[in-house]
Amino acid sequence: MADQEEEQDNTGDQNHKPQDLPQVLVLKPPPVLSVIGEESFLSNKYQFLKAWESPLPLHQFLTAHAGSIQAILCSGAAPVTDDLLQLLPSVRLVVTASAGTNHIDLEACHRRGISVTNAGNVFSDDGADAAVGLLIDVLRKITASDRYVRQGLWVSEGDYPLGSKLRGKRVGTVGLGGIGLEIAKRLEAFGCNVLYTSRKKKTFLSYPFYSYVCQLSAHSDALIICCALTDQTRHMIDKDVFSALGKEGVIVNVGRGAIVDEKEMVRCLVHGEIAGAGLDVFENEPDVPKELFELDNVVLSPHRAVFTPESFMALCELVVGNLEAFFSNKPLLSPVMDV
Ligand SMILES: O=CC(=O)O
Repeated sequence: MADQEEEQDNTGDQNHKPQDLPQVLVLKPPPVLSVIGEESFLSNKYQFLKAWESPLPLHQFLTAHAGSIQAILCSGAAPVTDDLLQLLPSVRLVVTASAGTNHIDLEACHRRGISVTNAGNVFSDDGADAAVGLLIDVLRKITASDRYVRQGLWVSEGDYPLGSKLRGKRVGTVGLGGIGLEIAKRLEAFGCNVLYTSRKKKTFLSYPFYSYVCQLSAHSDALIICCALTDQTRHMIDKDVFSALGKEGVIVNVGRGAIVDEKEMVRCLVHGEIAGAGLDVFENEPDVPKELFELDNVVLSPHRAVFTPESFMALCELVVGNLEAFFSNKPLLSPVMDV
């Protein structure tokens, strides 16, 4: 108990005793914390219980606060499982500081009457910029030719091989949510032909729609993965999709690593069965298949596509806005599930 008292003394504002404030569990610090800083991110209207700072083993920490935790603030760093929720019967809201929700057992939340919010559209611009940036980098060999110049090879080996033109490329987006729509806008401006697959055809859009990712792949010069990781999309980008994309095809992934059969992708890249890849996400982050390090037609980035100080500021406001809405019985700002 002494540990709990100490934690409570460090939180809350001057007007409320910390123990009177709604309790929000934070399992692990979300990436936004290291950029924005705890003081700005964690509003003093709530008592944030920072599990990682407690000397207690997690199970004991959760049991100690079981009856009072009403909301969980999480990110991909710590999964919200059915077992965890079982320990916390008062939880009615899970707020994730991420666009993806694959670390949350949504079915369990639904069954237990728990609402879920995510990053909504705050990451759409940056995610789209990064996706298009990766595509241009792979096609025009930007980072590969940067290495060439830095290593002095321009002098010793002569001119670097030419890249390929973006204008006129047929780019298939796998998913057309917030990030996908922004990618499509940017690609249109670059003179590309946008096509897509998603769970449903978007009747308000004129981009060609394909129900099956293999069909999309067969009609695309490049595929950009920007959908959610779910049981349906896990390893959806498989051998058949790569073979439909073909030797000249490029893949960009800003969604989740596990949407792609990574072993198969590496095999296709190593054997020249596809032309290149721009990858921000991997199946077992931060481990990246070593074979990719040797390939000049592959551009790697450490899961940073959607993160900028600006998107983190917007995220900060959204997280606090969702908590405020929830605790004052108003509609949630970015619901994934509102029960
Ligand atoms: O990958 C980042 C996110 O899901 O927010």
